[in-house]
Amino acid sequence: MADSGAFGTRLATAFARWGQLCIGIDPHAWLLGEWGLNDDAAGLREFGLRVVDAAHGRVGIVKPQVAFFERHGSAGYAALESVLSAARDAGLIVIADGKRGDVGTTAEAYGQAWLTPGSPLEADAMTANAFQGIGSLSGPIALATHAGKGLFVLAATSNPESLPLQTAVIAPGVEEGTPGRTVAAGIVDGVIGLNASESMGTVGRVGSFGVVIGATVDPARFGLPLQAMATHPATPVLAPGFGHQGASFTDLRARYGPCSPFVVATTSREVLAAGPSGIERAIERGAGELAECLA
Ligand SMILES: O=c1ccn([C@@H]2O[C@H](COP(=O)(O)O)[C@@H](O)[C@H]2O)c(=O)[nH]1
Repeated sequence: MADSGAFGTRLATAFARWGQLCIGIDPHAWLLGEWGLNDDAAGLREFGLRVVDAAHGRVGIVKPQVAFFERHGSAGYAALESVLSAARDAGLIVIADGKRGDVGTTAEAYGQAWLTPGSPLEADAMTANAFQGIGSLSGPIALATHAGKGLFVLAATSNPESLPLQTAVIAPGVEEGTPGRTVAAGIVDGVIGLNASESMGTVGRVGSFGVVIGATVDPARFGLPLQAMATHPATPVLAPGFGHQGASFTDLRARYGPCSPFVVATTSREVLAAGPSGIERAIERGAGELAECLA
């Protein structure tokens, strides 16, 4: 294992040291403009490195959004590589948000790209899409287990369009013994199972496999098993939607209930809009407000 320990263990350590705030690195074109940077690869790199600098010593986790770098092709990817490596060198936990998924062998290649130690795009965890079935992610899951990395699988996403598809009920008879589960709950149950089997080899309070549950959604509406998720080893939750999408830290406990201590509360535009001169203060303010809400 290249990093020290399983991803879930490192996540728990980051929570204890820095709290649960995660800063999204989302270089929207308009934000680059507001930061006085060009919308090109050099601008992306500069923006990303400045956010990493501001996050360092204030939070423990960052989440670069791959799409904004991808807009600039290979030069954008080179910028992303610099940002990923600077963040990891700074000791930050890096969650690459690319929402990858495909048939098994291709999904495995995604895992090789983002989770292999020494890969140019190495992160600590990646986001993954289980639309092709959670079993299609077995390649990245195996790689993550081997390398001490993590995976966050989309379950109940923060966008309003998610509701009809993710709350759809899996037809009885399709899954033996589990009638009536929503798609979101089926994914969450699958990820709980991964953590249960990982825990046979590791001792940790937090599992290395997590789910994405947006801070804007009502977990009850999606039929999510929050209590089971909070059971040892807990299934961590990547929770986007705070700030610009309307969710507030003050609602976190009510929303996530027993899973609240295992939530990675992520925010991008709300903090990034403070600009290069205000971002450090904005991160400190966000981290402080979140800590108060979780105290
Ligand atoms: O359900 C999801 C999954 C991922 N995201 C990503 O998180 C950030 C949110 O940015 P904000 O500026 O804080 O709204 C962005 O990268 C999304 O792609 C999400 O919003 N919802």
